[in-house]
Amino acid sequence: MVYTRGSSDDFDLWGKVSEDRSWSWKTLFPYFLRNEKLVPPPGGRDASGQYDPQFHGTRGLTSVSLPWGGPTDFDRLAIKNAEQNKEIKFNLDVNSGKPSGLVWVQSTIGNGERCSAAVGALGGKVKERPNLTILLNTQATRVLPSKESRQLDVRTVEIVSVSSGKKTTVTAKKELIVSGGAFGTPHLLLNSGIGDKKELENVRVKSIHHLPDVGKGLSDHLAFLVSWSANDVVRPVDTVAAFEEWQTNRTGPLTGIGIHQLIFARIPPDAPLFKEHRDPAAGPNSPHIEVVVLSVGPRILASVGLMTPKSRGTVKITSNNPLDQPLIDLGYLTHPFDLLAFKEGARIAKRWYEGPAYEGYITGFLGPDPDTLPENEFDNTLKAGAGPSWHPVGTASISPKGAKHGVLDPDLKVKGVKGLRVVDASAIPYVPTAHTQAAVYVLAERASDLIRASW
Ligand SMILES: Cc1cc2nc3c(=O)[nH]c(=O)nc-3n(C[C@H](O)[C@H](O)[C@H](O)COP(=O)(O)OP(=O)(O)OC[C@H]3O[C@@H](n4cnc5c(N)ncnc54)[C@H](O)[C@@H]3O)c2cc1C
Repeated sequence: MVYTRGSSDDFDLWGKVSEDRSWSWKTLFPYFLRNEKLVPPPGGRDASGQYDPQFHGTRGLTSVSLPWGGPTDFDRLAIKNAEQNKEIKFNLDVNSGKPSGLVWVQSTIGNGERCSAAVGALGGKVKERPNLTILLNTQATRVLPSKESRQLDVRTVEIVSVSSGKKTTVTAKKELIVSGGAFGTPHLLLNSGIGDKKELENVRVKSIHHLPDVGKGLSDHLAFLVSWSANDVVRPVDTVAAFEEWQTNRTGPLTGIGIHQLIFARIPPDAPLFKEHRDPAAGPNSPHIEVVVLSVGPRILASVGLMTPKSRGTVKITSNNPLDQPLIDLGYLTHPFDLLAFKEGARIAKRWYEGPAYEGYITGFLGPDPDTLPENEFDNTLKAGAGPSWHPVGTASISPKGAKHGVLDPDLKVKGVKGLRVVDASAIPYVPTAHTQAAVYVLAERASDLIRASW
């Protein structure tokens, strides 16, 4: 998966939102290094000039590498275009805290295979640890308060075997750490009676702790495609040969996601939308827009993603059966800023491909074009074609210690509850201007130190 951390401002914002400056790019940077294991691209090609080693760790759990192939002719065109471009320059490393520019893609791939958390953190001998039990096909249905304690103390989890339906409880000596993700964590808390009291009563769940923001503030990235016709041919991958190559050497086109370069860009400060709307970017280092740089033969496809959405969604429950699915409203495009920003994103992509390096290569813009289509038509095309980037965060957000809003104190403990902590994307208050796995890894790395210190 694409490995991008986001901007230094994104992480400084966590500190501002939680009034705890120990959440900052400066404090978190060593944790990025601690988590990362930068490895050569599959096949071992020399990737120097495509990243900056000073921003990378080499001994962590998560393997990160540059693409197997490249630079291709198309990659070189982009580099040349950036040399002549005033708006978008070549940026040696997307993960320096200043991601804007044309960058080489880094991915969580090691030895030609995906390095997920299941591989990096739980692979090898970790699973053999005597103090680790992994229950498969098991759903945590509720967290339960202790009957003895006068203060709300939650250290017991109720779990159900998905196959047999057998229910049991497990009680932690120190604390429960919930990591169900931006959908699973609020789902579990709400099923347990931790959420908005009235909303819980409406679905006949007994409230044990009124915490109105559980499941609120969902923030995700959305993207849509713009395309160009190009003076090029399709170069189909021989998938049989590619599979054989991967099986034999763990190299070849199947080792990657097929994208070599990305653009991260800011909407110009004089764009008309900023007359109506406050700039949501966390600071000058945070790009508003991501553009995927991809040629598929006679077409150039640019997935244009809005990195700084203002729209918010929710995660709710509709019954008191914890095995029912949560009701997720992603809230996409509900804030008028987002549609306007997407138009600016399409314009950024248009300006990029109007650059001199693409002369003779690009033969036409296929749209959708915000400058020629009637406004409604552009909006409708975008709404029909846009898709999620799968980066949800914010449904159990951190906030200042003792604040009535938010769900977690800055130490990731559930507000007003003893024994219960959340470590996952739901804690992140605003979606970073990046793909989100690195932000989740860095949150988890720091959380491990917070937990160790408090135990
Ligand atoms: C299709 C897809 C593609 C993505 N691509 C990228 C990418 O290229 N780069 C990138 O940076 N990010 C990518 N992301 C985003 C990234 O995967 C997430 O940001 C990250 O995994 C979030 O981590 P998390 O720990 O918060 O949640 P998750 O990784 O979702 O982990 C939560 C886990 O808890 C389990 N769970 C939830 N509720 C319960 C329960 N009640 N009982 C038991 N288990 C439960 C879930 O099954 C899940 O395994 C992608 C996401 C998706 C879905």
